[in-house]
Amino acid sequence: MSRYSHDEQFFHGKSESLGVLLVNLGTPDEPTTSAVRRYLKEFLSDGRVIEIPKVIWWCILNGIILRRRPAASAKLYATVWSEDGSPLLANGKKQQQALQQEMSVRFKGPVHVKLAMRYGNPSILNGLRELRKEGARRLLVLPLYPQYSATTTATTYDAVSKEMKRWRWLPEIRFVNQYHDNSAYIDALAKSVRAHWAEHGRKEKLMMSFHGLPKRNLELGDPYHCQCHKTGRLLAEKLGLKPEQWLVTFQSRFGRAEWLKPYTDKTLEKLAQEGVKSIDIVCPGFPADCLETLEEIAVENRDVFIEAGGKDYTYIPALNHDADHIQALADIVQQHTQGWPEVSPDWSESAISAGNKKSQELAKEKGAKL
Ligand SMILES: C=CC1=C(C)c2cc3[nH]c(cc4nc(cc5[nH]c(cc1n2)c(C)c5CCC(=O)O)C(CCC(=O)O)=C4C)c(C)c3C=C
Ligand SMILES: [Fe+2]
Ligand SMILES: [Fe+2]
Repeated sequence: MSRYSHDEQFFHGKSESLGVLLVNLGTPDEPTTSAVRRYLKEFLSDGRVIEIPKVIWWCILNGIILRRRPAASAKLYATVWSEDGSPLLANGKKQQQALQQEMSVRFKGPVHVKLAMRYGNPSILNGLRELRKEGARRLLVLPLYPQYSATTTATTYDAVSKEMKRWRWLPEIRFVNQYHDNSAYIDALAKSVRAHWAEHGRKEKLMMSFHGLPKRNLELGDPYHCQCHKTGRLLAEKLGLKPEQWLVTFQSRFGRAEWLKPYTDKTLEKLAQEGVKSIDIVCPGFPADCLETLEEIAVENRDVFIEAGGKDYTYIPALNHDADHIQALADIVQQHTQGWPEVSPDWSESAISAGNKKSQELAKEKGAKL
């Protein structure tokens, strides 16, 4: 005999809701050698990230990388660590809260937004189980990578599917694949660059630096490189830049193989040597500031440029929880949840702008930076 009445059996006592799972890469729990080792071990054991034969990689990872890198990386993490913890996580939490508020205004039905990390905490497993508890019968997974790569987006799918294998009653599920040319996202980027110029003045060049990838991944068909270039071109067009005023480069190399070129650090060195004195640098592939932007770009690469003869170098922060960024993410959620009846948004233009206005008023009332 069933423990539940029929209604409870269907809905476990909850009304149906829309679940939105934001997923970013992950970060150590603390800026210590042991926490960084734990994080790197999980991250770098992922076959989507390192595509060399398992046995060979196991020896390199455990014999070399996990002996040396955790201590060096922990020192770097310590330089960017905030009161709220790792910047990637702290910024992610603010994005999640702001998007929750925005979605509650835009959608008719109940909606729950959670943040998860592909590696480390808060885990995808917990995020999915919390959403299930909230009655999310429809689920949208939004990996926070504007440009698709198997190393980031596809492994998010893998992790969600792995957890779903253990569920009896699957929700309806959709994944956002990429949003590299989404107009609201490009607009938000352009607005943040213009705001930066208005405050700090404009430099000779705008460098758009994206996280790198092994060149082999491009040759094997990963669209990441092309999507980075398209984001760059659209941003440059929106800003009205001439070809000589902007460029796309790739940062954060890992290992000895050739990665996507031109490399950010080598290009900065070359530009300075060629007589470029001032540069703005923005990282449109990073929706949230993290170690790779706050340390590598804002600190390390500044030294590279200045030591090579450059004079003026400014990093333009990631969009983080800027109001326009949250609006762009909400637009993406709306586009990908079309046709889901219980949570169907009101699609009329006027309703959307009324929703935007209402959420801005709400934010003002709460004094939030929305
Ligand atoms: C923006 C998308 C990212 C892609 C693509 C990506 C590919 C990729 N990364 C590594 C190795 C490392 N990345 C590290 C940090 C890191 N990477 C991304 C994003 C992408 N990576 C972010 C947001 C971060 C920052 C995390 C944080 O805690 O702030 C690191 C760890 C840092 C360190 O020890 O130096 C490594 C290692 C590979 C090998 C790869 C593709 C093959
Ligand atoms: Fe990375
Ligand atoms: Fe390409």
